[in-house]
Amino acid sequence: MTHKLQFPADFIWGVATSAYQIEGSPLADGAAPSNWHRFCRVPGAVLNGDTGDIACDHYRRWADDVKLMKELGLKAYRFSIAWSRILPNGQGKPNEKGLDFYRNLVDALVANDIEPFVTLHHWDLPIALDDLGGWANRDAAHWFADYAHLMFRTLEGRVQHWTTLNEPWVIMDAGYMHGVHPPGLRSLEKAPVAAHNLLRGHGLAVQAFRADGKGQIGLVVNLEPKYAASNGPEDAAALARAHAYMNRQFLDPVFLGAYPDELAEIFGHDWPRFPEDDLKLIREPIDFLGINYYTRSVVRSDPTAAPLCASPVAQTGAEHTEMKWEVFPAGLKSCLLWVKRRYGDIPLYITENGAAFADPEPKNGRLEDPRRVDYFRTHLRAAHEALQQGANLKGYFAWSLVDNFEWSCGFARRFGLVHVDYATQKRTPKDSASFYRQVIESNGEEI
Ligand SMILES: OC[C@@H]1[C@@H](O)[C@H](O)[C@@H](O)c2nc(CNc3ccccc3)cn21
Repeated sequence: MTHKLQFPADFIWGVATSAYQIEGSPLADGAAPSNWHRFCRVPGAVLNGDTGDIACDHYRRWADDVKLMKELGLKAYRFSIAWSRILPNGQGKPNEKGLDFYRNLVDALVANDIEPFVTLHHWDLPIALDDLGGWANRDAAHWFADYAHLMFRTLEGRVQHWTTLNEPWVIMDAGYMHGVHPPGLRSLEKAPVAAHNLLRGHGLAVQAFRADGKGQIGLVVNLEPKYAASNGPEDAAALARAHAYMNRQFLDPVFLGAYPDELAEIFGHDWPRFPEDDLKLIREPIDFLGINYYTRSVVRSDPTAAPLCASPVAQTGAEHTEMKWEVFPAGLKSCLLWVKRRYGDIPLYITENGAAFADPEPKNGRLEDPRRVDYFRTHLRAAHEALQQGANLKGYFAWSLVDNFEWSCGFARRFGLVHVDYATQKRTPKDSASFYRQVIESNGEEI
């Protein structure tokens, strides 16, 4: 049964991808290796030893992929720029062929009335910078701001929506706390320093944009609402720590100018003292916030799970995706309304929302993915409820345009609206792509 939902007339409907996950050709035309190019080659780092060497071959097939986006009726396309194509050494002399790739992509999008939403950094750091300590090096903030400034000038007037970082929490948690992303560290000392430098880089890039950019700039964070496993005080305290660590760690400094108190408790003597001027820089005002939402988590107190001392409680009776993430649309609505209550009426975009399911192979040019259709339907309804309750929601980007390289899961998890046969690179729109096209054509009425 469809509902007649009214979204704002200027609501932006798009899809999202990221450079390392779809482009392939990581060393083409003067590009240098990224941290992910190297990390994929660490035995055991990525399922089945998959790499982004080919991925969806988008670096070569970009024109056809823009045609595909047009056929899907997309109004916007969120993608990221591979820093190591632009500045092979991370800083210094730009690589003109790298710049040309993104100039051509953006021009094709604009020519097809598809609004480009550009993410400057979606985890793929040039290895030259990784070798200098990556985000744990205080200079990383300046390397990033210089790269951002170069992109603002290069794409000036063609791109109106920029975001600095994709999910700094994942860079910090996966790369510096748990070692499952590059640089593969497990360091209570370096993790908060990396997080802080990511935020400093964000702030410096926003300052550079204010001086020399046109359009709007924001930040993209992943939010995962936390629910206590019981009404007991220990689980309430665990919830507060988990919520502060994942959801407030980056938004509190950006919007409130201070880190959550819980972080000093979590990191203990490893929690650094940050210069006040840093917090002032981080608080440089932004024009919008991107929220990536996939699931929620239910947490309990767990003294054995240092330093957070909070552990997830499996929701065995609920539906889950192939990522083992609970399908929980109500969490999207609560995220949107929580941001408004805590941080004010900042314009919001859902910059990622989607699901990996065990899709069948395409048959006669079709691929039935009813669970993904239902995931989008229930989450779009939740987004609409948040709108009705006052969320300042401006747009929605489905993750993802195409099946792609799912980081440490390699190609074993498929999130695409469009199926990719990696042996032939044939693209096949799934039923969810047809569903989404109808959503866009009706501006949300057909959900
Ligand atoms: O996992 C699906 C996508 C991924 O392909 C995107 O590159 C990335 O932006 C992304 N972020 C999340 C949600 N955040 C997250 C939370 C815990 C671990 C890893 C990601 C999901 N996804």
